[in-house]
Amino acid sequence: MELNDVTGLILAGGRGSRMGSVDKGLQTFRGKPMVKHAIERLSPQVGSVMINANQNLDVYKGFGVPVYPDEIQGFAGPLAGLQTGLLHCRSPFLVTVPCDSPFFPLDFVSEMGTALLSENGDLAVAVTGQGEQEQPHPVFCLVRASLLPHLSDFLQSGQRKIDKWYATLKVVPVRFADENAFSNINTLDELTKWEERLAGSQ
Ligand SMILES: Nc1nc2c(ncn2[C@@H]2O[C@H](COP(=O)(O)OP(=O)(O)OP(=O)(O)O)[C@@H](O)[C@H]2O)c(=O)[nH]1
Repeated sequence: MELNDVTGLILAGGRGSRMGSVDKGLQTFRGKPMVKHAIERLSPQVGSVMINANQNLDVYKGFGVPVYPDEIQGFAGPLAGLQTGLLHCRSPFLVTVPCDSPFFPLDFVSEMGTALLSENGDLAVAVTGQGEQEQPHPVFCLVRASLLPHLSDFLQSGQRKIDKWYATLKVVPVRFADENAFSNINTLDELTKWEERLAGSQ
């Protein structure tokens, strides 16, 4: 899979209610907004990057990449963000990362792409852990852009659950060894803990 075959979508369209009054993607983590961490990690891995956000659009536009709000109003969940990304995607594949996970691997897209193509799947999803500890990370996915009509039909029927949509597809799980690679930061408390932990490890 070539770099230009993949568009990167940063999902920042949630309410972020657990983070409190500050928009989660705009919350400062280790000296810069969380969405900037995502842009910097994702940009070298894809042909172009865009942001999906539903609040503070002008602030998000200041990061220099296109910003698109959900087509479906009313915080319909991450699938609404994925649909928006697919509507604006001009490449055969779209990869998504959430705005609140600043540790995802620098070879994330290439690993996902290799697995998706070798298994000829519809969608690849990141997985960590083994056995009972196995954990999928559904908002870290690589999807064929041709799935847009299928997703729009699913949303049009009133369904919203990401797992239910995945159950209609040939999903390729892609295992990553680092258990923390897809850790996300939902609260100010978690943010402080990660900052302290990382400061202590340097
Ligand atoms: N476009 C879009 N993305 C969403 C929506 N809800 C959640 N997301 C995204 O999906 C990912 C996981 O979201 P969560 O952390 O579960 O939810 P959140 O709304 O961000 O935060 P909480 O309100 O604290 O649960 C994040 O990248 C969110 O930005 C939505 O309604 N629309």
